[in-house]
Amino acid sequence: MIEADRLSKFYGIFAASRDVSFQVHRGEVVAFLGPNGAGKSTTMKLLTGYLSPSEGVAKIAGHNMMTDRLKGSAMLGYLPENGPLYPDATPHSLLMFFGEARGLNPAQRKERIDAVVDLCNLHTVLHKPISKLSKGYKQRVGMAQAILHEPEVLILDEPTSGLDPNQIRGVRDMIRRLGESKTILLSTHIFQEVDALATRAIVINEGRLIYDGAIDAMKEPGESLDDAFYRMTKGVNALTTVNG
Ligand SMILES: Nc1ncnc2c1ncn2[C@@H]1O[C@H](COP(=O)(O)OP(=O)(O)OP(=O)(O)O)[C@@H](O)[C@H]1O
Repeated sequence: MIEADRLSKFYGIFAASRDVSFQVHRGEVVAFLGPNGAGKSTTMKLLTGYLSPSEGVAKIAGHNMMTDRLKGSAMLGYLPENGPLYPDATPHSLLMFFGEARGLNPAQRKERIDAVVDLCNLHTVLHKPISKLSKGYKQRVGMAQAILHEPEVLILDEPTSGLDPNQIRGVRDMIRRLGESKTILLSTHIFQEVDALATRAIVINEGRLIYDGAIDAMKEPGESLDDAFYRMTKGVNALTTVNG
């Protein structure tokens, strides 16, 4: 359902993503891991067609996201890294806009907006500008927009980043429920979440894919997921102490 085929994105001579290939099959929930700046968001944007690759092909449900983006997008919900992209809109106007853009008729639009407002608990903020909402509510609006058209495939870029513990629990429960019927690729830095939601991990480091497999198989005997990640990414971006 999600296919990265030798994807690369160059900014000048810098490669944010290099030769990344993987597939996520129907019904899988896969964690996308990597240190800050590893290329997770870039790869996700390439997969959604939001960025064009320098090399390679991204496909959603078999549709090339450069040449057949409309068909692929109809099957896809995307939560961008920093929540919804239209800060001046209200959640209600944003959902109306996306409902229309997704081709829902007025009756379907009302039914789906009511459903996602319930699911994401947006009743109290529906008519406030998104720019004025707390980070947690912004993320929930982003989730509502991503699932509005009941897509088969979800790409969620750090869906719980910046949320308080109760909000994290809420979003995690939502992802778990969605994962029962959808195909999901989600990036996160929270390992507890990886264990709770996914069975497979894809790890990227300095733009390159370095692991694709079962989460348990990442760990050597006696290692935690934390330890395994540190070993695999060589502690890239780890803070050094004053004494070295
Ligand atoms: N438009 C751009 N121009 C130049 N470099 C860019 C651009 N966008 C991203 N990069 C660089 O590409 C690299 C990968 O960035 P990306 O946002 O994909 O990382 P990430 O894995 O999502 O990081 P994080 O965990 O911090 O969100 C970074 O070094 C970033 O500075």
